Amino acid sequence: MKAAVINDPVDGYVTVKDVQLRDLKPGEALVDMEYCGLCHTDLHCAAGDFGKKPGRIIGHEGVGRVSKVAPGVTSLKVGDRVSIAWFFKGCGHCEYCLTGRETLCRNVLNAGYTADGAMAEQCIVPADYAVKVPEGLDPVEATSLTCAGVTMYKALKVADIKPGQWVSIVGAGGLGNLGIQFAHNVFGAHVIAVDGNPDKLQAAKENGAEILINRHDGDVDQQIQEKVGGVHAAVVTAVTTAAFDQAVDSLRPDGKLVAVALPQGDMKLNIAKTVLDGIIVAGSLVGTRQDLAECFQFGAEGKVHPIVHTRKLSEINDMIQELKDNKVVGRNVVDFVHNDND
Ligand SMILES: NC(=O)c1ccc[n+]([C@@H]2O[C@H](COP(=O)([O-])OP(=O)(O)OC[C@H]3O[C@@H](n4cnc5c(N)ncnc54)[C@H](O)[C@@H]3O)[C@@H](O)[C@H]2O)c1
Ligand SMILES: [Zn+2]
Ligand SMILES: [Zn+2]
Repeated sequence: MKAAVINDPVDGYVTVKDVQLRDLKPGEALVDMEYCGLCHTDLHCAAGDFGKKPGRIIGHEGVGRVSKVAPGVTSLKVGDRVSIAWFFKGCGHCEYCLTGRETLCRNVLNAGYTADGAMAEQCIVPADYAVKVPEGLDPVEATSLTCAGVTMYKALKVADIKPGQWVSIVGAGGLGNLGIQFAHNVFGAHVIAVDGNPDKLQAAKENGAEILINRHDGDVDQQIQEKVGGVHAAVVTAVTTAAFDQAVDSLRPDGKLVAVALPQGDMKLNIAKTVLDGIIVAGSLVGTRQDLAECFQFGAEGKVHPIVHTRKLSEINDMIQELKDNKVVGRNVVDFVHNDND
């Protein structure tokens, strides 16, 4: 089968090559991929930002149908449509796995990083961890919900955002556009979108953002303080430390900063402001299987609609470059159904 594997030596890009799949082990299922989105985290993996993994198959926004299950598997059957997410497998018995925080498991496997991922014609998955995709949900849209969507849905839960409150979504890219939709359509919040690309801000407006701020037009935090008196929560998806520093200053007292993006480096945090204004800073990592199931349900109900563009596997390095250059409005998704992936 064809797969996109991280280059050796690691250089930020991938090679599409033939990969031989091993046999299924107990508890596993084989998925024939239909679609897989390219997330910015795949770029971090291909660049070795979290550790170098040459030869690893990237991809964790995969959707496909089960074509085979190992004997004894009861959670999936042949024909089921399932997702392959960043949270690929937990140990199932640690403190985090047992208390609804399974993405923090210390023995976690992550698709496209510590396990072979979904940017391939086929993928072997741990059956109990591959969340089913409802049949009423468009499979192309389901890819974006598998990482971008569930990550923002969970981040807004962590932000504890209430109806009528103001939330800023800093970075209106693949994650951001879905964050805006979830904040507005599901959480009932007022949304400020911050980005530097006018096309992304236009899409943010169509997705429900009431205030648009182009980061090139002056001081972002000052504008937010002037317009709404600071936000109740800022969810940062922009892959730059500067965006985090600004987001802290855009909060109102008792505001929360939810860190989602993974730029290399540190965030500036004024200790006196943090104390005097009761600021809360939290990191948020994708979502649990239950979060993803909830997220798919909102998609199936039409409450959120990812912006998706289908592409060929052979264009994967162009897709990486476009994402690096902040040119992608929404998500690029590889179509394994209709394209000849040579
Ligand atoms: N925490 C998690 O669970 C999780 C899950 C998925 C992705 N991520 C990370 O989130 C980040 C974003 O992923 P994505 O797929 O949405 O990427 P993306 O490239 O589609 O979106 C990032 C957006 O930020 C914008 N941007 C850049 N600099 C900015 C600035 N200073 N202020 C405002 N906007 C700015 C870009 O124009 C772009 O639209 C990546 O670091 C990715 O690895 C984290
Ligand atoms: Zn992702
Ligand atoms: Zn565990």
